[in-house]
Amino acid sequence: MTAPSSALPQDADGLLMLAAQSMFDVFARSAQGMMVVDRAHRIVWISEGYKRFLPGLGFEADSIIIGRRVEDVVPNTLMAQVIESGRPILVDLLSNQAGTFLVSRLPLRDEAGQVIGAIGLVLMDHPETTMQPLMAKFSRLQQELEDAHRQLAAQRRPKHTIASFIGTSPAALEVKRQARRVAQGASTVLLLGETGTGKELLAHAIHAASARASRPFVGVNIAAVPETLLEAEFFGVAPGAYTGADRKGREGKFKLADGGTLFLDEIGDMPLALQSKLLRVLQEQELEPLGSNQVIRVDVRVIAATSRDLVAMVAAGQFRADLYYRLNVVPIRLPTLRERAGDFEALAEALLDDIARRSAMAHRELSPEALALLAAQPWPGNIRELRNVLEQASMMSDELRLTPAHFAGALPRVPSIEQDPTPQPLAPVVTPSLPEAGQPPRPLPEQIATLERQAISAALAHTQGNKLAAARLLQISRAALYDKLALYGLISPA
Ligand SMILES: Nc1ncnc2c1ncn2[C@@H]1O[C@H](COP(=O)(O)OP(=O)(O)OP(=O)(O)O)[C@@H](O)[C@H]1O
Repeated sequence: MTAPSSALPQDADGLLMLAAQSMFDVFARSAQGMMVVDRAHRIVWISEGYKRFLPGLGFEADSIIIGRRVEDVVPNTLMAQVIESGRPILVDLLSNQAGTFLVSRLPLRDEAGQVIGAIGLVLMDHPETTMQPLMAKFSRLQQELEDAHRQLAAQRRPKHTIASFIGTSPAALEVKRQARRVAQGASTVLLLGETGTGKELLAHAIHAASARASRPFVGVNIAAVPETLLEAEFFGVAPGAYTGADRKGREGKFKLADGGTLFLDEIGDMPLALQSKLLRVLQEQELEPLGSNQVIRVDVRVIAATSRDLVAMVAAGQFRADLYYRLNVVPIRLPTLRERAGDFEALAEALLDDIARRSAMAHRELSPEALALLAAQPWPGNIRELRNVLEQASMMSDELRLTPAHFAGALPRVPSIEQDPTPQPLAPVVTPSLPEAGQPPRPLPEQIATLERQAISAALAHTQGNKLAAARLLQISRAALYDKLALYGLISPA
């Protein structure tokens, strides 16, 4: 016999109310936990089952959480999002100090359809045991995401700050004062100085001290990029402009540095034709990628650097005067190592420290005689050359205290120190270092490399760091000179 129809509500609304009520009861009983929050995110009710999660959330099991905002009780909850958007989150994983839970969140609406709160359900606790494959994937992805965040943060962290520019000599202090001042502004900066004097380090430091520090720092060594590729390197290539590998198009360095700083190293080596295009970008902050007729706006601060005499180049018609004036808004001249005698010991100490840290070798120190010998060198390659010599000597010996003898192979020409303890200033003459009496000759490739390095140092000293002129003197191509400078650690690789 069927139940008398008068026992059931006749109207659909009543039926729905009953369905909602019984569903609520079913969920409240079968879910691991359940809570209801109001429009203002305040907890209105929790099920008996939910109470066992309270200790894990940092509350006594019987503490009063009713009336508190859900985000103050359940870290990482998305109930607020459900209330604000009115959209349910049917299945989600919630992780906090109490563990990981499979949860569901549904908005609650009044008769007019207005959101008046939300229901949160803990469908499953410890899903790591019951849903092992899915959870393993979830935690792997979470781990990968955290690693990617960490790597990105490390990449964005400035490589050098103004404090990493070692030196307290008046010349070094003046450089740091100027760098701090220009970091506050937005104007183009021109760093002038011989090779290896720290121009790139200072460019990084200015960027790190500027309001753009969290945005990219992009560097281009103009002299190291073949002339034919420079335009694409700077301005990028529109998709379809070329066939082959570049078919998809490529972003230029200006675009990559958008919002940040673009460091143009060796600006004196920029071909004249490209100089006018660069000037336009600097003036308009607009550019056109190769093969495109669309103008792209960029917001880039340019720091340019050169070891060449730009004024003389302007006079010789090799550098555009208008570009020179545009770049020369704030010039900073970096002193040579010879002009910073007072900083020599601190620099050598800092470089030995850095070498030990990077190579995981024990920290070396210099004997007073070795320090005196090194301080008397001409150092045409400046601090980079000093670093290179210290690195070579550290690698060639296990001793922790480096004496003049340890530098015999690394310096241009070291007289027999034992017989003549007063170190003499050494001219960068091109003389292969001969073996000491009774010693077997060093292998030929090693001797050739020493000779080549000395010849390049001497040519650079002769041309005051002008690499193009040095390449001409040595009768090798500019690219070959750059390869050798990188090989011998006289210049940082592009
Ligand atoms: N004041 C300094 N304190 C500590 N290290 C320095 C300093 N100046 C330069 N160095 C180090 O010397 C090396 C050469 O510096 P950097 O590359 O900045 O020189 P550069 O002037 O840009 O050279 P180039 O003109 O050849 O590109 C780097 O290893 C850098 O960290």
